[in-house]
Amino acid sequence: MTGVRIVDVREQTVPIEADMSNAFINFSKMTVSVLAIVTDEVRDGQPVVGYGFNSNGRYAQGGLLRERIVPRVLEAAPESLVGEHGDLDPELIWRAAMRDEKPGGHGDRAVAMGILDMASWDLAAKLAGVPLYRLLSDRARDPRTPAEPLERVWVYAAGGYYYPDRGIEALQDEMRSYLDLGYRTVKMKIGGAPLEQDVRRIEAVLAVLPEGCDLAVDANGRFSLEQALAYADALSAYPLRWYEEAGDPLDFEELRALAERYEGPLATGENLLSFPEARNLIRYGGLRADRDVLQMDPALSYGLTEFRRTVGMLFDAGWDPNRCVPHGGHQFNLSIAAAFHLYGCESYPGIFAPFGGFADGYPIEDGHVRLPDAPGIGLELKAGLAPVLAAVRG
Ligand SMILES: O=C([O-])CC(=O)C(=O)O
Ligand SMILES: [Mg+2]
Repeated sequence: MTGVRIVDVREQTVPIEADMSNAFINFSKMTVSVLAIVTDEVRDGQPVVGYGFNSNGRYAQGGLLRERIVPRVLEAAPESLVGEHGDLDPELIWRAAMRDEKPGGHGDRAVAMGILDMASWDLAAKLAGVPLYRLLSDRARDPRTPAEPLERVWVYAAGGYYYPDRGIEALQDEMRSYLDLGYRTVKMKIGGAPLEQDVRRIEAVLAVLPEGCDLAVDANGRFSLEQALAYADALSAYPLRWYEEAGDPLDFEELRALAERYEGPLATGENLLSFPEARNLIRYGGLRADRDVLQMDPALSYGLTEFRRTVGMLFDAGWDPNRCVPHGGHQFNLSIAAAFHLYGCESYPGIFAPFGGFADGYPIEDGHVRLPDAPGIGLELKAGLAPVLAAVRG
């Protein structure tokens, strides 16, 4: 049995603000929690540390982490966190952190747990000396998933936000810049402007996309059923990759009615923060296993430890996890996509820095990205992120 122990868990709130809006929120005051699990294991003269953070869109979770989640981990008997592989086990850390928490009421707690869980898996992979996608393939994969991780993962460029002083030409330039980076699918926001204006924005973007490239649109849960259907009718005229989050994320009746009317692919799930919510989506949302896209984001919804259960549920329900393209745009979800053979992973080129994006030196090629073979998630391979992590570690 290893003698590795957790000696400290530190966290900090870091801004990722930008004066841009989707149909629902403005990001001027957006924050992220960054967390470091520090161990007494020393390699190359440095303690082994696992890092985690939440995806954009939900705020930093310092209060929950400091008051409930981190103290439970630090109070747990060290041997109670050591699993069958003889190392600190993310599943056991997760259970210690969730002690005395009732079911339901997911919300921000799911985000706080996602942060801790990302750090636990980064740590576990570093202690095992392998990249996270390899550790997940070996230890966390559903038996129905192929044994070898994907060598490259499909990624798409999410942007097209509403900015105070940007018009349609700037939107076109933004989308062209994503194509220049190697992306083949781009995404833009809708629902923050009247329908006719959004239709003009969509047509402008389609006009700059060459053959073989496509466009998804995202309403961020803004629409009533009536609005969702009006957009559905207008969007049907275009060959869109998908129509995302038309209505409230938990309004499965609205989603079901939309799926009956709109034939193209629908996408949703980024604001489902737990396994039971994802299961309700599959049970009641009327989604179609042959075309719709599931975007549950492990980093916002109790981590990979919970997402594994969601993947098992999808298989049981007759869905292929290949329908999943997690929200979030970072290396944690990219590793999960590679190990679990998900269809792909979101990406936010140039925004939500330095958390968004993949390892430096791994360009997007024909809409796909390869993963580094450094131990852990590979977060230290981003020059912009490394100093932020070091500051949290102290
Ligand atoms: O604008 C946001 O909150 C992010 C989002 O919906 C996405 O990436 O799909
Ligand atoms: Mg979205």
